[in-house]
Amino acid sequence: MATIMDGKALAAEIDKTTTVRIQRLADQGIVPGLVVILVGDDPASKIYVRNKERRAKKMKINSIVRNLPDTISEADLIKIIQTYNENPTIHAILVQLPLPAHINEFNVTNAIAPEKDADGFHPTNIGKLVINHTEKTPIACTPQGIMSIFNAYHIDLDGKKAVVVGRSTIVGKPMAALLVNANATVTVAHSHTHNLSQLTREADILVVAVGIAKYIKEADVKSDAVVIDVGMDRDVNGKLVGDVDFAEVERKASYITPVPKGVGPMTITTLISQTVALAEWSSEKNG
Ligand SMILES: NC(=O)C1=CN([C@@H]2O[C@H](COP(=O)(O)OP(=O)(O)OC[C@H]3O[C@@H](n4cnc5c(N)ncnc54)[C@H](OP(=O)(O)O)[C@@H]3O)[C@@H](O)[C@H]2O)C=CC1
Ligand SMILES: Nc1nc(=O)c2c([nH]1)NC[C@@H]1CN(c3ccc(C(=O)N[C@@H](CCC(=O)O)C(=O)O)cc3)C=[N+]21
Repeated sequence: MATIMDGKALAAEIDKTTTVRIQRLADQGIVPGLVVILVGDDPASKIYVRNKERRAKKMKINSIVRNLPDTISEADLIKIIQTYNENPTIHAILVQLPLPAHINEFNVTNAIAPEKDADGFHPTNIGKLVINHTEKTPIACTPQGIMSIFNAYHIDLDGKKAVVVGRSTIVGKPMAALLVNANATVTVAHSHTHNLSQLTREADILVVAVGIAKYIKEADVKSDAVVIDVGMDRDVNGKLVGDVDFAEVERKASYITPVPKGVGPMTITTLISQTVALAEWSSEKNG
């Protein structure tokens, strides 16, 4: 049976360190400010917003949620982002994805000041990640949180075969870049991939972010693989489950993340620690 990697416990550990950093900023009169912009009502975004509000309050971050109707125009959304770019009490801006179809995601992420980019989705920050020049650079929170899981459980990535299923800007692509930077040999699969199962069965490290409940089965996984489940899906009974069939795959993997209490809490911890980092970098720059 696989070791279950406890994202919730690890998140609580990291939050302790972040709390010390928040106190240090408070001593200088700085409260890290995060604004979360939610357009419409995507269900996975709602879970995320609810949980991060709870954690931000507990950790004494100034967190603001801006709910906007899904009829808002791209130009108006960008104007709102610009007001936060100019607001010195806000250190981090996050626009929940996906956005309604009439709004172009690139134009929106491009409008966020790179030094206030909570998610690390601005093209400048993604470019730095790909170039592996990541000092003082925000990085996508979910993949970065997964790297913290690998680190905490001493998972060796060097020279390992990693397969990332999914190529989104928020998970798959930055995950692949981080794994390449960590010297893994990386394959990225998506909906056009042929013989997916054959590919995933070769993976020492398997990261799944497709958004289909229990999509990856025991037969799709190599014995003793390390399996990371990013999915936030609902099963037929409406229960929160991942993209991996946990009950099956747990029997074959060496390590596995559960859903809930795996990757999800680590995304939030990473967001909060990155918000604090953005506030720290800004205070260093402003002396
Ligand atoms: N735990 C957390 O912190 C987070 C969880 N999530 C969850 O993770 C999941 C994925 O999210 P996200 O990356 O945003 O999703 P997207 O819908 O943006 O991307 C899904 C990816 O999966 C690929 N895909 C779809 N069907 C298949 C298939 N049958 N075989 C292989 N690949 C397939 C798509 O391919 P193509 O590109 O060809 O369309 C796409 O690249 C969701 O459940 C989401 O809620 C997301 C972010 C954070
Ligand atoms: N710009 C942007 N950045 C994101 O990072 C982003 C996004 N948009 N849009 C939506 C997805 C989804 N996402 C989640 C993060 C944590 C949980 C989470 O806290 N999960 C708990 C759920 C616990 C529960 O409440 O049941 C867990 O897995 O234990 C869920 C979902 C981030 N996303």
